[in-house]
Amino acid sequence: MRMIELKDVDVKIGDQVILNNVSISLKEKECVAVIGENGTGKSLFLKLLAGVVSPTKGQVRRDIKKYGYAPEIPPKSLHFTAKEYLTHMGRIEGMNREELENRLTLLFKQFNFNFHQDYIYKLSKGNKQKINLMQSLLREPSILLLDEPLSGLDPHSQENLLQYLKQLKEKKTTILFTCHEGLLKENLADRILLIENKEVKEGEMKTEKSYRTVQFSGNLDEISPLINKTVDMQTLRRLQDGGYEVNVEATNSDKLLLTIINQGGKIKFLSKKSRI
Ligand SMILES: Nc1ncnc2c1ncn2[C@@H]1O[C@H](COP(=O)(O)OP(=O)(O)OP(=O)(O)O)[C@@H](O)[C@H]1O
Repeated sequence: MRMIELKDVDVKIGDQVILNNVSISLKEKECVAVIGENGTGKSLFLKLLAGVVSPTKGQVRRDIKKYGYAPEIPPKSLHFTAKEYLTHMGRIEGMNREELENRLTLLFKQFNFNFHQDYIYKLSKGNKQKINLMQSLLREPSILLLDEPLSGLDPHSQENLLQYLKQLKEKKTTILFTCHEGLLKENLADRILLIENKEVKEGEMKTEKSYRTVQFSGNLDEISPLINKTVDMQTLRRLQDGGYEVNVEATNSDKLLLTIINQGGKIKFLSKKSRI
């Protein structure tokens, strides 16, 4: 199901066109990394999807009940405590007191956040970012728009967020994020949108291949015709003990092992996955 559809959309700031003729759609359950150099319009694109800015041309069609949006710059100098702020945001979203209490207890635990009675302006950058993220998750959104969500978070909190987003992805939340670090792009995204020259284009998913080394013994004449479909035979080398060693793409290693065993060979060594 399509959740958001943009058709021939332009966004201008003043008289400057920042995004030009954008036509894309986002489907349910997609996890999308928005990439591009500084100043290309990633934040603006997220604001457009969140409805925070309007297109100057074209159409935006939305079929979403619950949005979550965490902007790039978290709340800065608010004279609210973290809990007051989040309660206020939840009320604006139409949540009742009990719902909010339960949700906040869960989110504070999830984000390992112990500063709910502290004034936001006194908090560190990372803790402000946690408030920003919790705000976007208040209503269990069906689409989550996160602008640089790792910014300010320590490595442990970054990993914690990654694992939480993976859980949300499994629960079918559509997630769209910008992120200069590779952590989320490499571990979460199944689609990439590249912003370049004012256009939003489909980007390439880089899937780095991983390999395993297999050492085996057996009759090579019988085994090799069968294994050369799964491995690059040029990597095959003879070992001093009379056995053989070959490198295989990790996704094909089970097939190779089975072939060797079925042909009466013996597996002597199997390496862990590595990128060679
Ligand atoms: N309020 C504003 N007034 C004027 N220009 C703006 C404003 N907000 C954004 N822009 C311009 O719009 C362009 C896109 O900005 P945006 O923040 O979306 O880029 P970005 O790709 O998110 O950059 P970064 O990777 O540095 O966060 C930039 O050239 C920026 O200067």
